[in-house]
Amino acid sequence: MPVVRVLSKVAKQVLLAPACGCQPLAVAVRNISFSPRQVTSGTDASFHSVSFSETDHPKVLITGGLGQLGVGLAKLLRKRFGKNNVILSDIRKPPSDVFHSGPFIYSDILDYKNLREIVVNNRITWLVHYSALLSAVGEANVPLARAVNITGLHNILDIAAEHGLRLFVPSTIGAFGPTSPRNPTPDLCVQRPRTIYGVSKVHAELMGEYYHHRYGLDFRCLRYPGIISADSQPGGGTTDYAVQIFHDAVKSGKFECNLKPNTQLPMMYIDDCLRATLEVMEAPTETLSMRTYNINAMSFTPEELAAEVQKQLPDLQVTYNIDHMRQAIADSWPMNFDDTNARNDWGWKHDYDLPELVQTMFNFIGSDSRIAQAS
Ligand SMILES: NC(=O)c1ccc[n+]([C@@H]2O[C@H](COP(=O)([O-])OP(=O)(O)OC[C@H]3O[C@@H](n4cnc5c(N)ncnc54)[C@H](O)[C@@H]3O)[C@@H](O)[C@H]2O)c1
Ligand SMILES: C[C@@H](O)[C@H](N)C(=O)O
Repeated sequence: MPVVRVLSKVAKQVLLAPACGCQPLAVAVRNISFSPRQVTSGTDASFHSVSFSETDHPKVLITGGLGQLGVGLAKLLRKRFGKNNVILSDIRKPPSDVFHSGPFIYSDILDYKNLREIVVNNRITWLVHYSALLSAVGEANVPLARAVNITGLHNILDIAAEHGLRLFVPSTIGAFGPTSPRNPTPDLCVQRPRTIYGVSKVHAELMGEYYHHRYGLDFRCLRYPGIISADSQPGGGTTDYAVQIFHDAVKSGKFECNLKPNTQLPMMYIDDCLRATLEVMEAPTETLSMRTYNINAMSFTPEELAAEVQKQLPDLQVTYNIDHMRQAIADSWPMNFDDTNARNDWGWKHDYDLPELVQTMFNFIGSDSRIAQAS
């Protein structure tokens, strides 16, 4: 039978089959050995599925690893899987402590061949795709955000599918928009975001789920709230104020907030976020009734956060100087996140509410500033 007819027969079987029916396509097409980049219209790609023995001891690549979240995730995964089994990558030069703490490699996600070489040479089995331009910097440079967040994602999806990787791509509260229900926001509802960041993240969710159903890609996605961390800086988002307040409070006793005092957004301490990421990556496939989950911890407004911070630093002065672009974004995002499905399916549970978050941030930042003063 001619190759094209074999492929279209297999494609029909897959379209008619449920999600788990992707295996025949993977097996049939793998024998003809196409790669995703060789796909022409009317044909299909060669996608492998990951074997369980590989996922027992994953070899992990983290893209965009020098941002707010990547270094912390590498630390957590290295503790679990061994230092040399987790490779951090980015297009920026790593600080010396990061460079000396485990494998680091240059990788531009817009360079497909370079990505493929890294995956092949290092026998990567898990890919955590953190590279992105966040909401505020994305609006400031839409062409770059479109390239990194959409074209880059296409490279990642193809590499992951071609090499049978388990792929994690974070999404965000920013994947919702003004027409979504905001209080609370469920997993499945209208998603019409008004930022290039949000549009690119909805695209990532849909493409990942499509590759899962169509080709059997082991795609896993969590919609993170705004993440708060003490030892890494946010990369230009709408929720950045909730990190900055701690540093300014300790340094100067003054904080100028760029969102209105009553702007309520879902937030999470970084340790909860990174643990959730590891937990969903390790969750047995059969526990995942979906491939994209909301995860939640707390929701607060700037004035509620300021009041909690003032319990530790009563002299803190907070003023408001609204950034209208960020305010418009925040006003279109969820106020409360419904993460019932994550809790029911794979046992998600957050550890940090607002009081623990504030105490932990001060423990970190306080000890850092004491170290800085001593040296
Ligand atoms: N931090 C949050 O509050 C938050 C919330 C929701 C979702 N997320 C998602 O989590 C992921 C990580 O977030 P983050 O806060 O660490 O982001 P960040 O902005 O701090 O870091 C992103 C990294 O991507 C890198 N990058 C940019 N262009 C690249 C390219 N062409 N190739 C490779 N790397 C490139 C940057 O150098 C940077 O180090 C992102 O996908 C983000 O959308 C973050
Ligand atoms: C919420 C999240 O995606 C990011 N911190 C931003 O504000 O853009």
